[in-house]
Amino acid sequence: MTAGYAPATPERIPFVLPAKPEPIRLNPAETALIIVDMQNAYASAGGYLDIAGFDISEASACIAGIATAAEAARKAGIPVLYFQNGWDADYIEAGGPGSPNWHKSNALKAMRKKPELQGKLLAKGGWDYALVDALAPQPGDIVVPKTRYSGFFNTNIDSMLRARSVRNIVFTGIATNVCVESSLRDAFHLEYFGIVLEDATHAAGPDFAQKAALYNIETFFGWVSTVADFCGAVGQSED
Ligand SMILES: C/C(=C/NC(N)=O)C(=O)O
Repeated sequence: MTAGYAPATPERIPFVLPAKPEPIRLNPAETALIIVDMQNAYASAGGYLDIAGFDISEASACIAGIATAAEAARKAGIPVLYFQNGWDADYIEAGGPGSPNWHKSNALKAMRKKPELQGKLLAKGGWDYALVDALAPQPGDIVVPKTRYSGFFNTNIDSMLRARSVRNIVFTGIATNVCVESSLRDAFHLEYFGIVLEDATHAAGPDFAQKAALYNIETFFGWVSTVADFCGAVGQSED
């Protein structure tokens, strides 16, 4: 008798992740870690957020937290995916005046205000668009480009995750209140369980923006945990 076809979800020991509002039990074989937009634009001095006047002083702590969480995930065989936000060098993908993105994107607004920045902010191929050196993707990691705040809009992320039997997504990255929250909300509506590691995120805006995003996530859309708790819990599942 032939073995026949069986969908491949490897047997793995689940782990319990301490989280707010309550701990959540995760099967590592059904979990992925997503690093949202850790590009020079969002995390480096001289990048878009910095130029646009947002405080990025916490970005280096966020980078360190993400590096630690990603290493623990890779060690546990949890896929690591990156979102990378931006547009072609001519900004066709950004949309013109018929797109709300053209009106709301602070990067596009900054370039309209200071034409010398044109072609520099979030343009594919440029320094601002590049992922920060400290979080360079490792072999096996997946990079998903995106053109709007949510990584689930007009990208292949859902297929990438479903092909790997992923049901739970651990989110990290910048900005908590924009692309992280937008992606986590869309993931929620696609029936993924979303968790954010608060100390591996940073908001664009005042401290209340970080607090509000975490409140929304913890209360309505998912769970909030920390890098140390993720690393400790994921260690429980290692064979
Ligand atoms: C403000 C902003 C946030 N992006 C993000 N990655 O959360 C933007 O892209 O303009």
